[in-house]
Amino acid sequence: MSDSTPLSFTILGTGALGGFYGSRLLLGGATVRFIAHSDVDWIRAHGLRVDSPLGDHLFHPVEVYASSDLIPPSAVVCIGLKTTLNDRLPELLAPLVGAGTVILNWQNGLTLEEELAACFPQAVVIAGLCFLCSNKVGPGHIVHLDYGRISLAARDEPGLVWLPRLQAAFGAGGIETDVQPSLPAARWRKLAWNIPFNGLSVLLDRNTDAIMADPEARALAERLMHEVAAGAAACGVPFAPDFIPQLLAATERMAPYAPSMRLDFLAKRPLEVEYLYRRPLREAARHGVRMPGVETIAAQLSLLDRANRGDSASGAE
Ligand SMILES: NC(=O)C1=CN([C@@H]2O[C@H](COP(=O)(O)OP(=O)(O)OC[C@H]3O[C@@H](n4cnc5c(N)ncnc54)[C@H](OP(=O)(O)O)[C@@H]3O)[C@@H](O)[C@H]2O)C=CC1
Ligand SMILES: CC(C)(CO)C(=O)C(=O)O
Repeated sequence: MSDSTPLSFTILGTGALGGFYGSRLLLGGATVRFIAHSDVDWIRAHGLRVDSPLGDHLFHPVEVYASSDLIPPSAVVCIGLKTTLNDRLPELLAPLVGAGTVILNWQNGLTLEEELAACFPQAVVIAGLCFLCSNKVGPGHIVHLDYGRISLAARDEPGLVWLPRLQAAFGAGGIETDVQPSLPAARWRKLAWNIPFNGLSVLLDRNTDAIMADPEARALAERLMHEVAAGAAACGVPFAPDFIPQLLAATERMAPYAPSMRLDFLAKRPLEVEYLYRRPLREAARHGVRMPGVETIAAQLSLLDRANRGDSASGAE
């Protein structure tokens, strides 16, 4: 395939993130094949609706599938599933991934790309860290609220070669991208936001603006950020000295936002505790550093998650 041929994408998980970026890739002229779950028939019948400050669009018809089988091969397979489903990724991705297929992982968390590369050594695994505020509000209906930049980070040389083409495809759809030289550094920096704000939005039952407005809650978020900084430093990717003040200032400027973990909790869906908390805790511990506050909120989130989904062993009435 020549470098100027439009890329083809399969999007596994047509939710807040997958539906939004898929819609932008379509607008940019790429071929996009969506894999959806409970709303696959709805999307076939009524289309995919994406409301955004960039413009509201209804895509109908769209190429949408109920499973990974029988989909024509795409050059790039994007993962837009929650990490709570990652034990199913080997099975879900296997029909989509051949020699040289690019797997672009959009999920939040740590160790994702290493696990994908171990499972699919024939593929080119690239991280796409999404700075996005988007929600799925109903079947086939995505509401994009703010932001959207994707930070691309390759694991290896073959990944680096793909970055310009990915940047061109997203750029054609109006999505800003940048290239991060270190995948672990980029992942830890993103966690410095997700660990405090995803967890506290559930534990304190409030959105980001309300966390920032309360001095005690804000101080707690900042303390957690410093623990994440210690974890990152132990793993060999220290933050710049002004990173945490800048992150706090950016959060202050952000529109009021319910992080996806809060939406999952309110909808009684499983929480992404494993990849957002347990994997970073494990990686930091491997390098001799504990993050005690992060450990505590991870344990609280696990308990709340189990109780929320009706596990009687959690002790909740
Ligand atoms: N939303 C955001 O703004 C951001 C999200 N992220 C990260 O992106 C990832 C995805 O989050 P988000 O898009 O918010 O989550 P959503 O829950 O909105 O989307 C996940 C989608 O996957 C679908 N799905 C579930 N099971 C399957 C399956 N077996 N096959 C195909 N599709 C399936 C779900 O369908 P159904 O609803 O029918 O189950 C849903 O549409 C997470 O790791 C999150 O942390 C990162 C940055 C920003
Ligand atoms: C809210 C935001 C923009 C913070 O980085 C985000 O990307 C997320 O929810 O993961």
